Amino acid sequence: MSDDVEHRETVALVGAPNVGKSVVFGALADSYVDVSNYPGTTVDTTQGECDDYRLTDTPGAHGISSFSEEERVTRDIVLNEADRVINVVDATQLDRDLFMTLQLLDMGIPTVVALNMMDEAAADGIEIDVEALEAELGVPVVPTVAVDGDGIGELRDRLPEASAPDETGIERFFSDLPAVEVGRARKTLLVEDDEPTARAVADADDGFDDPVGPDDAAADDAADQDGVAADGGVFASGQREAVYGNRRRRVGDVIDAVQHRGDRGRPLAERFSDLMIDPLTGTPIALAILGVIFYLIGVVVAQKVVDFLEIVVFGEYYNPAVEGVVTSVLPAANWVEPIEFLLVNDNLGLVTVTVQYILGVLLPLVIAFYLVIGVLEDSGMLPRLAVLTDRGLNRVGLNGRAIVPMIVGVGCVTMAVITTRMVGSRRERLISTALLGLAIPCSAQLGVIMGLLASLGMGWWVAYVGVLLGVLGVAGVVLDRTLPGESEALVTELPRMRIPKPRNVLRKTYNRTKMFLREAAPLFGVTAIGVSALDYAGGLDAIEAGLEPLTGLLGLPQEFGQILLLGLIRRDFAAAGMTGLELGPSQIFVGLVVITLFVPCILSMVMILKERDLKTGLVMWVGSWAVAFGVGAALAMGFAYVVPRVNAAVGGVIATFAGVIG
Ligand SMILES: Nc1nc2c(ncn2[C@@H]2O[C@H](COP(=O)(O)OP(=O)(O)OP(=O)(O)O)[C@@H](O)[C@H]2O)c(=O)[nH]1
Ligand SMILES: [Mg+2]
Repeated sequence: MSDDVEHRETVALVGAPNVGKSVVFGALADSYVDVSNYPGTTVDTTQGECDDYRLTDTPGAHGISSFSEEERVTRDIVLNEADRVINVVDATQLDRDLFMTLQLLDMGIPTVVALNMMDEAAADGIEIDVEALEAELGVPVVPTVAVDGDGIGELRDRLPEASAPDETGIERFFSDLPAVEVGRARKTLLVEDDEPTARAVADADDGFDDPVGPDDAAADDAADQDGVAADGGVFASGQREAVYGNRRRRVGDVIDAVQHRGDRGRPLAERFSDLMIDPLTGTPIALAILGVIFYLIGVVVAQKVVDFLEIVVFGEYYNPAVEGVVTSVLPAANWVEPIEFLLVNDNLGLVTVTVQYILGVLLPLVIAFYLVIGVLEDSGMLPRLAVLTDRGLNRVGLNGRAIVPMIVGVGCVTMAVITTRMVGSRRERLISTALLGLAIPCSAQLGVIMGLLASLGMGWWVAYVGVLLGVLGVAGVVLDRTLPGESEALVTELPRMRIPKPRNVLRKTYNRTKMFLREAAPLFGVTAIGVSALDYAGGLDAIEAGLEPLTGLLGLPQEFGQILLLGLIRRDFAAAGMTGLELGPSQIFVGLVVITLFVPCILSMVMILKERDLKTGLVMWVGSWAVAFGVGAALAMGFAYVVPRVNAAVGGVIATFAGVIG
């Protein structure tokens, strides 16, 4: 890095959650970070470059005081890293957002205000006199519609003008402060009773380097960890309420001076939002949405698109062509044989079947999911689905946000494990991961399963869904009772309903798909090589024989061992394998339940290990063997002993009845 770059000033984007900071960041720095229509999309900082500045995107925060983890991150950046800030403000929420603006100005942080969402303000009938606002605040204010790029040029041009007024009225509170050598930023936080700042002041005998500098960060951190001041006396001004009250009044005054609200009535989107979170109307809407998703992903993509790719593109063209090339390029020698087997065997050849599974099966499903999820995220429907399902899921130890991984899981458990990131606490992530791994079939598998059960009759399908829901419920309750802690209530600010921007949805999908391929493809390749090697050495047959006792327990033939083996790799392989076996209806039923409850596929396992930890992964893996065979054996016994007796009894009753009336 050149000196030039080293000494660049840092500009931090700060503001409330979901106001468009990341969109502004993307427009200014010309690099993409995740943008979604719910608060808390950004959980970490991202750096970029804009002209001569280093730009930092931060998680949303309602202020600079350290009330939550996100606010702590933002506070540290504002205090220790940023030379100036762009304060992104939602023009429709001035009463909420200007509080932080005034706080920044009280702290003396050089600021430019980006007055974002001007389009929505206009739609709501809100008029803002931007010049008057600029005069009131004493810093540049730039109206923007970040998603359309409006105002971004001006924002960039006015960055050098970032400033803070010399006096804001906070100064009169400073007179009560003890004699400490700190800058205005920390003085402001001190009179607001910001604990980490107070502790750091108490800790630092010789006060602070002034103004704010990187050294202070270390001092702050040390203080944060200690939790107690070295000399025991932490400064408390007791003036927080006074300072906040004062600031709130000023927010009110500013708004009175600059904003005019026309009367527009309730917008359509808001009325729809009300319908969605009311259980009575929301449930059918949610079911309809889930139905559409299921149709799009389970039927259109999983069956039509994937079938076409597998049967035509790979079956007729790609695989034969590649096999031809490999066999003609490799010399005919003994030592070549295993290599050729690894590359092109029908089971999991590295350059044939493996490529087919990644590009022909997984890729289309993954893209379809990301598109659907992107639309759900950007429209604001996701958090509403969450609120709606909050109650039911609370009973199994999850909050409503867990619905998202569950929905995603019916498509692909591997993907869903990633989305558990949004499920709140560690405990909830653990439970939802466990339930996903245990009893949520993925759509590729579900397609095959539905086909098999459909040939047996509707009753079997209902029974299958019933068994899975039963297992989910029992497992959820057991996990909820045994894991320490309690589920958090769902606290989420409902974002506004918005029409998703196709560009953002596509961009997000593209980024996520790229990440998926980068992570999954190499793993799949390695797995394929391992399995093929085992196959070549004859290990597959031996394993099948070893599994005999288990398959017997289920009342299934020895060939089911091979299905289990396939299931270790991917559950849909197992489902497909079932179609090749000669089985009776109850055997098919038991087999399908077992492979659904069986261990998560290898990719899911890798993801679980990556997202959780080794212990969780092992417990889940071993646990699913137990649950799958426990439930399977119980069902098999039921079919062998209970069903015939019930049938006989019912038959007897009917015969008696017939005899009586006859
Ligand atoms: N109509 C409209 N929507 C916008 C505008 N700017 C951003 N959005 C939308 O607002 C939502 C939130 O944008 P983000 O950039 O993710 O917001 P953020 O401030 O980074 O949010 P967090 O990271 O959660 O704090 C997205 O759905 C954007 O498409 C705007 O000017 N007009
Ligand atoms: Mg963001």
